[in-house]
Amino acid sequence: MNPTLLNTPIDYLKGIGPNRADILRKEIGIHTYGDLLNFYPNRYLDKTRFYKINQLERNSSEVQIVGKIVHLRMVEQKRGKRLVADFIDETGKMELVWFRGHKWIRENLKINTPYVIFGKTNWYNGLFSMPHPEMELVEDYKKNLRTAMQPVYPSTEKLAKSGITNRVFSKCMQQLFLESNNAFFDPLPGYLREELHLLPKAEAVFNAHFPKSQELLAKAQFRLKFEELFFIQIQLLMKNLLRKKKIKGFPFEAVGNHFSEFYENHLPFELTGAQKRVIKEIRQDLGSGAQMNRLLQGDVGSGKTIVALMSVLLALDNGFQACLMAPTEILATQHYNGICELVQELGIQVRLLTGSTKTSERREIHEALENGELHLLIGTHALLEEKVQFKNLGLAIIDEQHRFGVAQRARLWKKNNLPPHILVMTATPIPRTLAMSLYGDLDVSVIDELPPGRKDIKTVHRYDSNRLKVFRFIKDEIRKGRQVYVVYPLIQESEKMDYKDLMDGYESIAREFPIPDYQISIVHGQMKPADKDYEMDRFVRGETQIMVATTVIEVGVNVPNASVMIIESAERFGLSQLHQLRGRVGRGAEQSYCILMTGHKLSADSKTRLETMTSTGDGFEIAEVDLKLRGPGDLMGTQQSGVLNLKIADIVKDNDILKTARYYALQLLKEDPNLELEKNKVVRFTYSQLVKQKSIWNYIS
Ligand SMILES: Nc1ncnc2c1ncn2[C@@H]1O[C@H](COP(=O)(O)OP(=O)(O)OP(=O)(O)O)[C@@H](O)[C@H]1O
Repeated sequence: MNPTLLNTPIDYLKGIGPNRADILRKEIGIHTYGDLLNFYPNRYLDKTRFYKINQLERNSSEVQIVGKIVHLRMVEQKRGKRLVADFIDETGKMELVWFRGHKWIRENLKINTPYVIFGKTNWYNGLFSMPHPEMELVEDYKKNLRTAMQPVYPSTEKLAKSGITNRVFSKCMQQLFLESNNAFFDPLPGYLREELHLLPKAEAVFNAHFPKSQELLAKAQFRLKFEELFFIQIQLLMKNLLRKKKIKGFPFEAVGNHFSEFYENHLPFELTGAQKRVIKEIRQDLGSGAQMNRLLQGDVGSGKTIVALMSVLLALDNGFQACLMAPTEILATQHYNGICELVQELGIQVRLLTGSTKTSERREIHEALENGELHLLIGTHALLEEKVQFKNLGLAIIDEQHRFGVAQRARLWKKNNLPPHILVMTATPIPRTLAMSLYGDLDVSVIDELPPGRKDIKTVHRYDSNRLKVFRFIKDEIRKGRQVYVVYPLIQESEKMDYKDLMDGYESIAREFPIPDYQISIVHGQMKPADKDYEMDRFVRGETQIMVATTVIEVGVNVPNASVMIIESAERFGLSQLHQLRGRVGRGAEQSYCILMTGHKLSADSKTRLETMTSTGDGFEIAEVDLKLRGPGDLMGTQQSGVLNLKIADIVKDNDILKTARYYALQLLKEDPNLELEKNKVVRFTYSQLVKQKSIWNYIS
């Protein structure tokens, strides 16, 4: 289909009209013909095969059978009436059942006449039955033309209520094919199509909607998925090339006093090999003259903070300011305290800016920032406010990236005329495949080594019925001088109930661990920031032994003396969250423990999550399982689920196609980095269209 037709608003399509168009736009983001064409079925009814009654299996999906009705009767039960037909073929008998529409069916059904029936079967009272079957007389069936496999489009309640049924979708698609006259613009270069034996675009699109056979469907899907992933890779790689070429950054050439002084005299420990390597990578970036855009991945507790600090020192040595942004007030405060302690003898001005910073202090900070007296500003989202203006921001560090949106990242860039160097730190390991697709434009550094002396965190799963034993264990640990976290889930939708669970839990812990022998802190989202800080502080200083909390402590909290993490209702947490929580212990030299508490009723997914947690401590391995269980959308948080906005490919399932696509995209750009050669002109055209549409571009810059 040519680009103009593809861009035609959906309102113009026969059978749609303004009301339906409105719903399509709002409900599933279909604005144009092209969008609709890219709306693919999520399954197909396979009507290529006919079953005999004796071939039916208890959990088969929809089946198609030829046979006839020999008897029709009404059955009355407490739950209501149903119409039942005995249906036979030469191999056996089954029942057809209707719960509604009896009159019409009785008047129209023909007894002892061959029918083709289609539907899902149930096993009921020793017989197979098919409720509300699709039926067609065999003589009509022979007359009508049909595609063997029928598309089933994803639906929502609103679509169904507005009459945009599967049949409507199918009809609209047919109409689209009619209007396009099967003339489709093919953006893939000919040599790729040949090398990979890809179907031509028109044939692929048609077969993805109306497959003529299973084989053609597979080929069509391969081709379309490949194309989709190929262009995403082209975009990411081009963006990377462009950035390296064009986006100038402040060159940090000097390694000056602050860095050397700190390295030689104030490092509190020997850096691990991985930390040294990563600092070197960052130094190279900062000195290159191009803007750094680096993702620093390191499993929980791997020591990212010191790397961040040393990067800050490089900025300072070159006469620039730096900022560090954390997702929560607790974390920002913790970074602030930790960093102040580390740099206290270096004469560096560091301030903290959060939502609860008083106005007068704010004013002071703004001033000191603008006149350059302030070297490092640590804080939360508050750093993004208009009023926060730097004299010369050279480096922005963002901790725990996926708590921040795209727009927020971009706002940091705008605080200078040249963009500052950006270092994004995350403790949620991102599986390689996903990192490749989401952050193809970021350089990635990985701290893949834990500081020496760390012991594996012993992780066990215990049922609620064993709580008393768990309490005894906690007492033993506290007796040894350790501290304990008890964490409760917090899920937005049921905040009230969660709050009640937390309070009930707190009370039972308070009964079991009474004052004055024990002191307990409690932290949850409904507390005032000052109260939270106070409670947190008591725990950090070791005045309380038990911290009862919701997931507010999930990221970054660093209390090395805490050695036990109890996670209540552990089945309600996602894997990466469990791993993050577990990472709050095992940060000192002591043996640490993580106890996952649950009831006896567990879903298959919950069991997998618990088993994964008890069997491995490797964040990357856990992230892979998580990705498989939840899909990339959930893993990255809703904000990013739409990032790639994939129409047909699935990053998890189509991993192999992704690799192939990346390989060919790389090959192409190696040979022709600007896509200038004649044979790559179409790729260039499509690429620039995509950039115009700002699909992934939007997110990255
Ligand atoms: N090379 C090292 N040797 C010994 N201890 C270290 C080393 N690097 C960091 N640490 C200590 O390990 C602990 C964890 O470090 P840090 O808080 O930087 O981890 P992190 O990577 O930020 O983890 P998280 O994402 O969980 O917050 C801190 O107590 C820190 O002082």
